[in-house]
Amino acid sequence: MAATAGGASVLQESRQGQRPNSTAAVLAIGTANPANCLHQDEYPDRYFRVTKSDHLTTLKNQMKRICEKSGVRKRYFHFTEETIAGHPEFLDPALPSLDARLAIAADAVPELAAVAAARAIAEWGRPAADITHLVLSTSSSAQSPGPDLRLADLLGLRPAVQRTLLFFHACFGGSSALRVAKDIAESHRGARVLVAVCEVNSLLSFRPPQEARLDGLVAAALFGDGAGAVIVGAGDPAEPVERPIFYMMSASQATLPGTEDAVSMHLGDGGYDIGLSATALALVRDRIEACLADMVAPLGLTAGGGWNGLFWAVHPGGRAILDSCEAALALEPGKLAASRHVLSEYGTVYGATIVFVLDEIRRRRRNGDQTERDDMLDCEWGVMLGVGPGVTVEMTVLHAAALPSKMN
Ligand SMILES: CC(C)(COP(=O)(O)OP(=O)(O)OC[C@H]1O[C@@H](n2cnc3c(N)ncnc32)[C@H](O)[C@@H]1OP(=O)(O)O)[C@@H](O)C(=O)NCCC(=O)NCCSC(=O)CC(=O)O
Repeated sequence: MAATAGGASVLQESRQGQRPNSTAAVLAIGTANPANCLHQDEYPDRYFRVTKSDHLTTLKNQMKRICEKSGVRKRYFHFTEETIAGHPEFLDPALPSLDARLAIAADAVPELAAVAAARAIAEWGRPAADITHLVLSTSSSAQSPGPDLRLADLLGLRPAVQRTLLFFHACFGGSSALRVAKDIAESHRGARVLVAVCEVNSLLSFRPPQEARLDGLVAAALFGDGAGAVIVGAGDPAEPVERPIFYMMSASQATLPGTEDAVSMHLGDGGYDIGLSATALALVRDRIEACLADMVAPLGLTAGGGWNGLFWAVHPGGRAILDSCEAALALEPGKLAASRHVLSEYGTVYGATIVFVLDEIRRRRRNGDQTERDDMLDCEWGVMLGVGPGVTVEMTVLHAAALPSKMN
């Protein structure tokens, strides 16, 4: 069939009619954690006692040193000592334990995600049935139908909600889900996308300390469980979106070449085996600036004047990762205060962590207390940075919306 000029213009009009004329925005944020909160200064003693490893005194002392340097004050866990006591296979690498771990996570993921999502929906102020799309990211599930179906049911989403499930993106899963949500919101007029990121990987990765795997101690000292939820939508200028918090100006992903072994997660009979190479820190320090410069260049936001004119929502994948970013980008002290606060209060919650950081930045921007506000109020433009296996870097350029008190 030959295309005609008239036909082309009909196609163009139809295409334009389906798309909003504005940029996607974060409209609401919610977070949730399991009830079991453990303080980092007590964690080495507890971990070695529960895993019956108290005799490994050198390893235990190393764990204490790692915990002291971790920048973490407390973390939340889905599992309890009773969970471990009820599953001796979690402590014996020779026994298969994946099915038991996944069976617990099958309920935990949608239920915890639903708590965070319900908080975001309540803040948004519209009925759950107005959600048109659901993007769920998790590394704590391996089943189909996935936890997104159960989550949609728990929240009472419309039966025709369009579901997208991202599995095994680990620490950049939250940033990936937000990037997908931005694309959906900017391609479908009226779309309201619920992003949910839920991780209970402490359950999937819990194992006794091993002398041959010192990176296992780092993982045991760093990660916690939690869920974050964000509602994303784009409105038309004539019909403003609800209450934007951050506009998502651009989103991109890059993978640092040759870094496949730096950070890894393998799901096997014994649950997750997390590989954290000590080279990850040097990779971030040496390569992050060039990577970011490439990503922001198309926006005309060059690094010429330095990076301190922006606010920063960096994934706190460890205190030393934040230190590496701060040094590589010559950031002023305080620029990563929100990321450091989240690391301190929750540990690294894999992909969900970035939602906690966004929430913390929003809180600091709204807070009148100068000591906590840092420079959040002075910077309209910011960067959200996810880092995970690959080494993969997800970057979203944000523009902070006017604070409610400043709006007309
Ligand atoms: C673990 C740390 C808090 C330790 O702090 P410092 O580096 O300042 O202190 P340090 O160098 O003295 O290290 C303390 C002890 O930990 C050991 N150590 C540190 N990193 C190690 C590693 N990767 N493997 C094995 N051992 C390690 C050191 O040898 C040392 O042992 P000794 O005391 O015997 O000398 C920090 O290195 C950190 O924050 N690392 C980040 C970990 C990481 O890779 N994060 C990525 C997460 S992945 C992520 O976020 C994405 C994802 O998973 O998807």
